[in-house]
Amino acid sequence: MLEQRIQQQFFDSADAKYAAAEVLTRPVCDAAQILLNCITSGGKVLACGNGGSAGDAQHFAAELVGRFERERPGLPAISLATDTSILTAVGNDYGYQQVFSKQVQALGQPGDVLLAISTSGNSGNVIAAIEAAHEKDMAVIALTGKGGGRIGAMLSDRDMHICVPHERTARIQEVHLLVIHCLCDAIDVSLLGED
Ligand SMILES: O=C(CO)[C@@H](O)[C@H](O)[C@H](O)[C@H](O)COP(=O)(O)O
Ligand SMILES: [Zn+2]
Repeated sequence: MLEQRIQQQFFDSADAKYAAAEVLTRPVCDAAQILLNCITSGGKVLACGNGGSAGDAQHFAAELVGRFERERPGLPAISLATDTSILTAVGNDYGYQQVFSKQVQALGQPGDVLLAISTSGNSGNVIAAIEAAHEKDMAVIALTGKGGGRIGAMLSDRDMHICVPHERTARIQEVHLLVIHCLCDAIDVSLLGED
């Protein structure tokens, strides 16, 4: 019984990825181009999200600063979900809503990119970070699901929306991680050539 349930989750995850491949290939390709333009022009990537998406933001920054699958110089990316002193100080003094936007205001420069990750598209602190990025003249790449929520409605023409066509947080997160790896691979292929 439990084995069957577990096997079904593997199948559901694979199905979610097949469905996403149908609609997300083009937006992921466009998002990779935004990241490349940013990095090759001297910009940096700021990444944020809550819970599992905080882990994704950190995971993405580690693959850019360290490496993905091939050797290359480190690339500039910062997870805004990682510094517990900043998160607790800003959360305590200003409110949880501002834990990411304060960092975007402090670190963001025109030409930088914000990678905003929210499975519901409705997390208030991610929304505030996007508003701060727009004020800084930064493009936004939003990874969402469940129709995109409020984030989907607030993106501008220069932003990129990668909305996983699924309603379940876990499945959306699994596709988000695949998207992050696709972005890392596209950056490496563009900078280093085919392997
Ligand atoms: O990882 C999970 C659930 O799989 C949770 O930690 C989840 O990320 C948290 O509930 C988040 O607060 C959800 O936020 P969001 O994806 O809706 O922006
Ligand atoms: Zn999770």
